[in-house]
Amino acid sequence: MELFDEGACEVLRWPDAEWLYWPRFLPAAEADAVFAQLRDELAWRQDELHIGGRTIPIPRLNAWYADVGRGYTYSGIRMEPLPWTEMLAGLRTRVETACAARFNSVLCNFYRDGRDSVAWHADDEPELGREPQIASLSLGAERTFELRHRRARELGLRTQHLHLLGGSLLLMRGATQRCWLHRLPKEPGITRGRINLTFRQVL
Ligand SMILES: O=C(O)CCC(=O)C(=O)O
Ligand SMILES: [Fe+2]
Repeated sequence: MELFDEGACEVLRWPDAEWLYWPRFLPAAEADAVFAQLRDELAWRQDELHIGGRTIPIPRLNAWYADVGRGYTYSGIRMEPLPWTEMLAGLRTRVETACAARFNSVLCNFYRDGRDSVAWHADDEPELGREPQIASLSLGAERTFELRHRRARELGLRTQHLHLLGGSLLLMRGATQRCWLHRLPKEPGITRGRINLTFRQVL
């Protein structure tokens, strides 16, 4: 018996990458309700970067939930995980089923409006393993997600733009984290918030 229908999946293949995208992983009404509940109940914190004696708040809020004993260091910030909420645990199960993968942690990002962002990076920390699968569930405002091959110029590859809908799921796998960078650029016209959950398996 199907407990839920996670909708159709598109497979996007590029050199050194495989991305699976479910535009309607959560039905629209459910995605809005999940957004509101996570916004209100997660333990959002404002992390800071320390660069050359200066303290800079990062342009988004974060929260980190994981199985017991799964600490994580992210851009030099040590995150001690919180125990799964009921809603996050339920979403994890559904994401695991769709992706046929296991995840023991989730990094939550809250972009309050289009002025919040995440800079070019790869999720390539050694504790994620050589070819991590990262499942990214988006809620709230639609935002543009960009991916750029590290050797884009040499390979003649353009930056790829994905328009991540509220309620969508994107799975990045294969060599993606080793060979590509990704970011969420600022989009100053956007006034709605967006929450993104990145499910990961910390080894
Ligand atoms: O918000 C997003 O879609 C991307 C977040 C991200 O790249 C990350 O948390 O590592
Ligand atoms: Fe990332």
